[in-house]
Amino acid sequence: MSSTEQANKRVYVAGHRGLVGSALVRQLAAQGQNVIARTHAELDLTQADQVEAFFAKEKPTHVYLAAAKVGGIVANNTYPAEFIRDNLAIQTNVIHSAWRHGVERLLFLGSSCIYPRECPQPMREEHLLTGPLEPTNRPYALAKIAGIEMCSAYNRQYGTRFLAAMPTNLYGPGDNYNLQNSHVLPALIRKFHEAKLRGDAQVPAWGTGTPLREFLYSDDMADACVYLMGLPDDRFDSLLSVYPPLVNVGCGNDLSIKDLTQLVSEVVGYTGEVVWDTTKPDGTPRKLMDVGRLTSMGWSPKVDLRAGIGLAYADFLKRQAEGAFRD
Ligand SMILES: NC(=O)C1=CN([C@@H]2O[C@H](COP(=O)(O)OP(=O)(O)OC[C@H]3O[C@@H](n4cnc5c(N)ncnc54)[C@H](OP(=O)(O)O)[C@@H]3O)[C@@H](O)[C@H]2O)C=CC1
Ligand SMILES: C[C@H]1O[C@H](OP(=O)(O)OP(=O)(O)OC[C@H]2O[C@@H](n3cnc4c(=O)[nH]c(N)nc43)[C@H](O)[C@@H]2O)[C@@H](O)[C@@H](O)C1=O
Repeated sequence: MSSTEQANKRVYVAGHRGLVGSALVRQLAAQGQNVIARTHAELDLTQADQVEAFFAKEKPTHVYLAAAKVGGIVANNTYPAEFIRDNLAIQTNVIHSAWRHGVERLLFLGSSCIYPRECPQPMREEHLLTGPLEPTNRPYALAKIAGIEMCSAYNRQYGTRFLAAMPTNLYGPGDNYNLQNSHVLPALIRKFHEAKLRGDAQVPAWGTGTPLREFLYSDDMADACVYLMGLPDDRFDSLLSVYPPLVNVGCGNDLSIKDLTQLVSEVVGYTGEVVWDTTKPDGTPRKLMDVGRLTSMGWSPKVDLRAGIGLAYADFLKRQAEGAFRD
């Protein structure tokens, strides 16, 4: 891209302080790209009038929609109304204002939980809307499905270029380590670390440990997003020309939660036993993504799981030393 094209680009990262948003900012900054950003306190994306005023003022040309109400299995199951309400509102407001203000390209982030609970594995983009969803995160998943449909509908009616990317389970620097609301990987890092310090013989983990999950490091996720948004017009448009206009983003392999506990305990250096709290839900038995649509275009992840957990643990230790995680 020429320096003039780069200078004319006005890139808005919605959710820039989150796990993916912060990785996007790192990635875009490394490319010399200026990023437009607002904190949640400065701009509440559930409020249509605020979003409209922001787009009118800043006139972004490219939008990464990484703001959402996000949480692990128990958070999704405990606050289903918030998960559907906030996500529908955020994505509706941002997508609509992006169209009204002539945004050239938008990337909407969904989730692998959009696919049916009993989906054939690995899950392909075409499997969308082919069966019932997992109940623990159905409200969140339905909001995400509505977001994909909204991108598709605006593309068809208004000729916009709005693409959806479906991340697998993510982890990395800046993750949420709150034990009630977080996803499994940050929860295990914190649990094993604190158990090691206390000398606990046992650590509780949720469910049976049998579900399988696929994990991707947040910087790889950001890399894939920037790769997709930077595709030449013909290749970007070829992704929009099929229904659904979405791309799975993952690493292409998974492991059981039980094996994940083994891996995280090794990285953290905890040698005690894991006990399974089967009063907590297992969720989807398996959700491995078919990432062929993306990898066939030339993209692949760089950080393997053991190395990524090491990087995430180093970030956890740094943030803890700075006084985070007092909850
Ligand atoms: N983490 C994961 O494992 C996965 C994430 N995804 C998707 O990827 C995207 C990014 O997720 P992730 O980075 O993990 O999420 P985070 O929770 O880390 O970040 C979300 C960001 O959105 C902001 N936000 C939430 N509500 C509002 C609002 N009403 N107005 C303005 N900003 C708001 C948050 O700000 P604040 O904290 O101040 O509220 C936060 O900065 C989301 O769409 C998510 O659904 C998909 C699959 C897996
Ligand atoms: C990304 C995805 O994340 C959510 O789905 P999920 O993959 O089921 O989420 P999770 O990371 O919280 O759990 C994965 C597995 O791990 C087990 N598990 C063990 N011990 C802990 C534990 O200590 N904490 C958590 N959270 N889980 C644990 C847990 O019981 C489950 O079997 C969606 O709601 C939705 O938000 C979404 O899209």
